[in-house]
Amino acid sequence: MALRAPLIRACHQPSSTLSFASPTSAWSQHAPQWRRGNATAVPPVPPVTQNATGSKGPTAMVFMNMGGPSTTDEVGDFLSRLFADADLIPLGRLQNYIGPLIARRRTPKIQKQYAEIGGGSPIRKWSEFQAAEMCKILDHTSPETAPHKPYVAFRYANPLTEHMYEQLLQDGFGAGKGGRAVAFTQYPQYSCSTTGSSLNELWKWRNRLEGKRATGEVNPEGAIKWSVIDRWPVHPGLVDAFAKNIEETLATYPEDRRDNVVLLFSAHSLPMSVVNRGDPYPAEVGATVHAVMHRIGMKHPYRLVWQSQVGPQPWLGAQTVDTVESLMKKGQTDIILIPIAFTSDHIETLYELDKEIIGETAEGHEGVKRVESLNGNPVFISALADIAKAHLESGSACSPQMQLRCPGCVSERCLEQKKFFAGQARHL
Ligand SMILES: C=CC1=C(C)c2cc3[nH]c(cc4nc(cc5[nH]c(cc1n2)c(C)c5CCC(=O)O)C(CCC(=O)O)=C4C)c(C)c3C=C
Ligand code: FES
Ligand SMILES: [Fe+2]
Repeated sequence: MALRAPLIRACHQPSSTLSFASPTSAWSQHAPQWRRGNATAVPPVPPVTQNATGSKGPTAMVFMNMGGPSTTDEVGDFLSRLFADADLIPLGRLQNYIGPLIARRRTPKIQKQYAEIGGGSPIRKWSEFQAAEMCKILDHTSPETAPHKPYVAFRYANPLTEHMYEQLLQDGFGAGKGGRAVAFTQYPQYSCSTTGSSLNELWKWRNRLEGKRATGEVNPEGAIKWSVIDRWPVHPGLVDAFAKNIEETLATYPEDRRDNVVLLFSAHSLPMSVVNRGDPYPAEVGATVHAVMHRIGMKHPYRLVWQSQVGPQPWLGAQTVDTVESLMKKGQTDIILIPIAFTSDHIETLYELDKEIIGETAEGHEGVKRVESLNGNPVFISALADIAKAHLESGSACSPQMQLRCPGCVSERCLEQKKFFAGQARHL
């Protein structure tokens, strides 16, 4: 069956030239509502000249994510990097041998999937849009740290972490007194396989590219001062953005069916070995789900289920596709799928949920639907700006939670990375 959902929905779409609607209007329309309860007045936007340098500016805002291949030709390189990542898929001493083999074997299958969702992942376009829009809002709300300069650092696709770092240095960060950069994970819930891996990579390139300064041998004052926004699973703006999307989808059902719609929150699964190591992700995803349900009044039956497991080892369940099948067998065919652990569209939403589950498993059942991903949603982008502003004001280098390793962690990389980022507090 043909792909059901449009690949990029029209409403909050970035243009190819990155010329955007005024961030001021996005901010004043959407940002304050979840912080001000039901008040209707729009708070004044501080009258600052955009890009004026505040006493603590400029500030680099670095959006970290896994990335995805923008074209089918990039799938091979994307998978090679992914299977080379021992923080995601530990293959021991054979990593450099087995990793490329598995990547090569999977490439044709995954290329086909990307071809079917329009030829590539939209994540780069969305990440660049979200970062740029958030920085425009921050220039107004946090003039002291302005101007805020948007950067994107992907783990497995362009722009890679090392390219972002080179760009930072070219742009003058790391000169003079070093300057300030914030690593802002775009995974709302922390997993060592996602945010942890991106931070390990950032720490590695920091040591390589800032060389002797980074180790303190030469002018350590001149090194970039880093801090990390490492998780934001229950931020009220994030919760509100999800809740509004669910309410919009609920409104598409006839009134007499609406209360009985089952809400299925779907997140990328984890291998049980990672769960049992003590990874914080399952609990944090659960926290997001609970907060969203609370926000929409706990009026619907719901479950948190898990998708996209790869390979033969045991993964956290129940699986999304099995749950949809089981519900449909019991006669429940009004189901809303809510991707809850990723903020932009990607292969798991556009291929696995839209094509495989809604288009094939639930073919002919118009009551099985998916909520829109957050993508360019202004409520979401205002939430990002609010999270960043609170972080910049806090003076903390990372959350206290990030400093604690998983009970089962044996990774030297995690140990050193956490020591480094937590230690940055003394510079802020
Ligand atoms: C919160 C999101 C994600 C978690 C947690 C996560 C863990 C995780 N993933 C793998 C293995 C693979 N993931 C792959 C693709 C992929 N993963 C996520 C998100 C999370 N992964 C996304 C959004 C994507 C798709 C990217 C896009 O569409 O742009 C792949 C590659 C695809 C494939 O070969 O099937 C693999 C492999 C593991 C092992 C893991 C936890 C340890
Ligand atoms: S694996 Fe979680 S801290 Fe190292
Ligand atoms: Fe994954």
